[in-house]
Amino acid sequence: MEVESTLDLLPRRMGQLVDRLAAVPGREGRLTHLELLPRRVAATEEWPAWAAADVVDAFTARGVDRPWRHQVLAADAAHAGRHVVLATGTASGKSLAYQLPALTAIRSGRGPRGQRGATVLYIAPTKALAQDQLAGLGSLGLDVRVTTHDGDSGRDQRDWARDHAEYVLTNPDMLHRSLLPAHARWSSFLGSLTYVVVDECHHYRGVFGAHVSHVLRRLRRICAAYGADPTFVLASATVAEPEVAAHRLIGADVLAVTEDTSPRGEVALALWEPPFSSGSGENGAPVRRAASSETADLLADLVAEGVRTLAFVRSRRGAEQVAMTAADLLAEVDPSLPGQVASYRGGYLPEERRAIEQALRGGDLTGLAATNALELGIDISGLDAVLMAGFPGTRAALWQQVGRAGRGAQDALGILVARDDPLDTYLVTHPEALLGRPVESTVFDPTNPHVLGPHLCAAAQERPLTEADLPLFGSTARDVLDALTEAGLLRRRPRGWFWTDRRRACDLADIRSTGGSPVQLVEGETGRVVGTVDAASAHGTAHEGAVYVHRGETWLVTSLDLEEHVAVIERADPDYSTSAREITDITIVAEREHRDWAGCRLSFGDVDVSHQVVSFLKRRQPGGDVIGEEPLDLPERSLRTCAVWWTVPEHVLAEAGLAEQDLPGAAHAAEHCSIGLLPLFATCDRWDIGGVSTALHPDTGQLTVFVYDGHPGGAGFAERGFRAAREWLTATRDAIEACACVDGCPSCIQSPKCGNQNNPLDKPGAARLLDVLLGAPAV
Ligand SMILES: Nc1ncnc2c1ncn2[C@@H]1O[C@H](COP(=O)(O)OP(=O)(O)OP(=O)(O)O)[C@@H](O)[C@H]1O
Repeated sequence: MEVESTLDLLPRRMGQLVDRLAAVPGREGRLTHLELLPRRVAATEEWPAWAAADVVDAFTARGVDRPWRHQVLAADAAHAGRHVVLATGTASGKSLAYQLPALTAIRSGRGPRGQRGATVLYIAPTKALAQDQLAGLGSLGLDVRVTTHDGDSGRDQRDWARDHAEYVLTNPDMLHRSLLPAHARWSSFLGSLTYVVVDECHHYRGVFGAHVSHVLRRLRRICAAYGADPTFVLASATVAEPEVAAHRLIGADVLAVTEDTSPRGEVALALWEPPFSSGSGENGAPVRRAASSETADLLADLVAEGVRTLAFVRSRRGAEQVAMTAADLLAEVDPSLPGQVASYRGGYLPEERRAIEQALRGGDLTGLAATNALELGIDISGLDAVLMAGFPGTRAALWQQVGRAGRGAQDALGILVARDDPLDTYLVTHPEALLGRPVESTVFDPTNPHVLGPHLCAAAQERPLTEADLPLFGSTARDVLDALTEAGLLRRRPRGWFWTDRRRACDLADIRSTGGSPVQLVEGETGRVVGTVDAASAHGTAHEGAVYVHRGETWLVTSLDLEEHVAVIERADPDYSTSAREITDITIVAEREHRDWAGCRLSFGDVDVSHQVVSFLKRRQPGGDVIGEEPLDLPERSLRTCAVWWTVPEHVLAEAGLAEQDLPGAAHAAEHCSIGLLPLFATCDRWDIGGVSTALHPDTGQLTVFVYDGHPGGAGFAERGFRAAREWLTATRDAIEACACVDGCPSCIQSPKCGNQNNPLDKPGAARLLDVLLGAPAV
């Protein structure tokens, strides 16, 4: 039985609840902002006249009396054959918006003896999500032949999908490796393809996004060869500039539906900053209390108040620790309470997931600490509050997590607890950066030749490429094709470009990896492959001695063999985390664009980066205190990629009164903090990008600070930094100035991956340098 939350009965309780949490003695100053987002009333419409009656009846039977306006707008557009992207909030019924035209097309396209007419392909970034869709479609009870097609499908299931299914649920990997290369066998399915649904499309970003964009273009090309021109419906709870991102993803114009007309209760979002702890970090810097410890306290308080709460914690170990600490704290209040809290990780069996969902719904469980694995694949509704131990990386992800609370018209509370790094600190002290603006654009670059090349090969193997195909693959396609032909991978004949190799061309592109063979993580004891790490990040995350968190589970790397591309790992429970440090050199290959800024110059272009991981730090967990550093013996690597860089001429520095001896520390500190903040403007992780700063760079002859994409050919992040440079570097300067420390700390200018032990760093110098760059008068 569903238990009504007592909070539903008490309007505006959420704001008061936050006030009570913040008023606990000793917590002064931790609540940095409270934002109340007003209630929203639903706007509904009639069912579209074209919708099949039995499909409408199936939705009505499931409790949907009338569709919301945004659902009808999107469904109408799709039905009329327009590509559409639906960018409305979590639980805004996006599934109905595409299922209505899709199921209608299938039902009305059937032949007289039930033969397959129209077909639909649904693409999700994970298998779990496709399984959830399968369950959702099944619960409609309609006569539609639906199945999943993924790595777990057996031979019979695959054959049935190909020959009989009308609605196939898959992922980009299967499309790339199985469905497209074997298109001849799928010709009847592809030739009838009417809709392609791209769900959770904000997942396709960075290098992965670029890969998926080419997989979708290959799909469009092959469908056209079989006479089909499917309509794409893309969906995402939160994606900025949706029509731009969707256009880049499928290579065609897309209509955006963005106004959410589903009902919503009041949402309170609190920003919370843990205090400085008594410990100290590198170079004696002050450090803040760990976000997970603070989250455990808040979880205990909320559970004690009967508030159904979900806490998102980065690692499984962290989630377990938060649940355990909260339970211990609750035991001091009331011995019956600890049983109300549990932890949850990814990888549970469906029955285990359902049991937890049920316990939360039924009120046997009030608090759950979970890893982000929960974000996709478990349906927990009826929560009152969500705690986030650390910013989940993007504003889009933050709203998605907050959206877990208060589904439907219930009121909801979200609390973001800052981690001790520049981005989190900036956000909790600059709420306008989080609240007053749209979510970040999904950044990726389909023109990256390292990504495009293998897909052109795959496309040529699927069907020879012709001149007419080239516009679909973007402005760089011709050059890349010529290079592939010259390298002997493709052969030009009168009828087009052919793949003449015996290998499978699709094997050239590993769409989840970012260049080079990925390193396999192998469990030493069993030989089981637990996962893979991109070649680019293996040195930094899978070196000997690294503590590696994979899907929330903690592992220790016992050895890394770069020749064999294998890291041997074992399950472990160390009380520390690790972070690698690397040293980097950079040379400019070509400047593509530049802007002049008050005597300074901001550039974007191609660079060669050589870098070497030299050691790793061990940090006690929880807490984050540095407990040791160990050297590593790894080879230097080089990378041709894209960078944004800025230079300040000597006379400008002199006029601003910046002393020569302060320049290296000032540039270094500005670089660190800007890397920490770029994820606010580009949908990247601080580990996707790197930086180099120098008081005198040989290629520019001036003080230069570079921020580069850590992926071969670039991933679009540096370019985004160039386009948003003024906002980005202003935020960087503000973050440095606003930080309460004296000489620099992890919240502003110290970086966990610095190869120079965070030396030298000059906090006031960095602020002055950025002032000069941004054209502010010197003090
Ligand atoms: N017009 C409607 N009126 C009432 N309920 C609806 C309506 N449309 C959808 N729902 C219900 O809202 C819930 C959320 O729908 P759905 O899961 O499709 O949302 P979503 O936007 O895909 O969510 P998520 O962002 O979690 O993927 C479902 O229980 C669905 O049945």
